[in-house]
Amino acid sequence: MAPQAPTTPSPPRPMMRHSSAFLLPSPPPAGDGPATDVALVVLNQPLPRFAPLLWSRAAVRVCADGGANRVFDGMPELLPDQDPDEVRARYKPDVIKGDMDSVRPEVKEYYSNMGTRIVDDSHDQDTTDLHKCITFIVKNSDNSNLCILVLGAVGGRFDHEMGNINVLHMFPNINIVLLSDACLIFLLPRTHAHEIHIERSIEGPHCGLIPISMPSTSTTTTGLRWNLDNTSMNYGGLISTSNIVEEDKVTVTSESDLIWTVSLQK
Ligand SMILES: Nc1ncnc2c1ncn2[C@@H]1O[C@H](COP(=O)(O)OP(=O)(O)OP(=O)(O)O)[C@@H](O)[C@H]1O
Ligand SMILES: Cc1ncc(C[n+]2csc(CCO)c2C)c(N)n1
Repeated sequence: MAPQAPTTPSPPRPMMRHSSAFLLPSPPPAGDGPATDVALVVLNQPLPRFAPLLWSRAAVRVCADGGANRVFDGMPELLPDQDPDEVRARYKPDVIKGDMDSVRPEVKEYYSNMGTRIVDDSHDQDTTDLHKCITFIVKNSDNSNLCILVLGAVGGRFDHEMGNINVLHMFPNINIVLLSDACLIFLLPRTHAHEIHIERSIEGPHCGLIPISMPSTSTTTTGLRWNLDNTSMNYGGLISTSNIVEEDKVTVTSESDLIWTVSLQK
């Protein structure tokens, strides 16, 4: 048999660390690293129960079109012991942006009178309101330590859900986390090795690793019940759903971009 050409080992990839500590009732004190700038995007879906907590942690709050109705109606519902008018006045979005076909006129006027910036993008019918909001946040940030949390991204219409996941692939270098009451979702770009710190008091045990954008010829993991060892994944073959987190730290390296999802506890 002819000798095989030696395969060139792929260069070591830089490590990207992920943590969901932003969901902890009192997050651990910031370490030595630079502080994270949290931006919140509220979509047109029922507000997750932790919306008030994340609102208080965000430096900028943007409503995607009808997301403003959800803040207007939903924050008082999530805080039933407080006066609804006071709650509404306290949770004022910085920006409402989108094609403005879903925000109710009285909601737009209420926030506009309070100083919220209203950005009408109705001329653009080719990008989703979430895409428009992420573009806005990215343009107005230095992006060095930006984390964008998106509320209400799954649990609704499947076309919207796929559009929301597509936005992760459009901004692979921006840390964007899609959230619902049931799970969180983020992209693991193939350019990095990934270390995912599991906050076991709030997340897991169910998780998934999904090659949505293209098949993955090789993925390797640690910390899961069913780890992958240079395993290929594709639709029509194996994708990793209903997996279980076994350790406080999960590591993933892959030849393709993957979606990571983990359940959130009720
Ligand atoms: N049912 C849903 N499931 C998941 N995400 C949603 C859903 N509805 C809206 N969104 C998200 O919220 C954003 C704003 O929603 P909104 O209803 O204002 O959008 P829209 O463009 O008017 O939608 P439509 O396709 O119904 O015209 C959307 O861009 C999408 O990201
Ligand atoms: C091929 C194609 N499919 C769907 C749309 C419609 N669309 C996509 S994003 C958007 C804005 C939603 O606020 C709308 C209407 C399009 N333009 N092109």
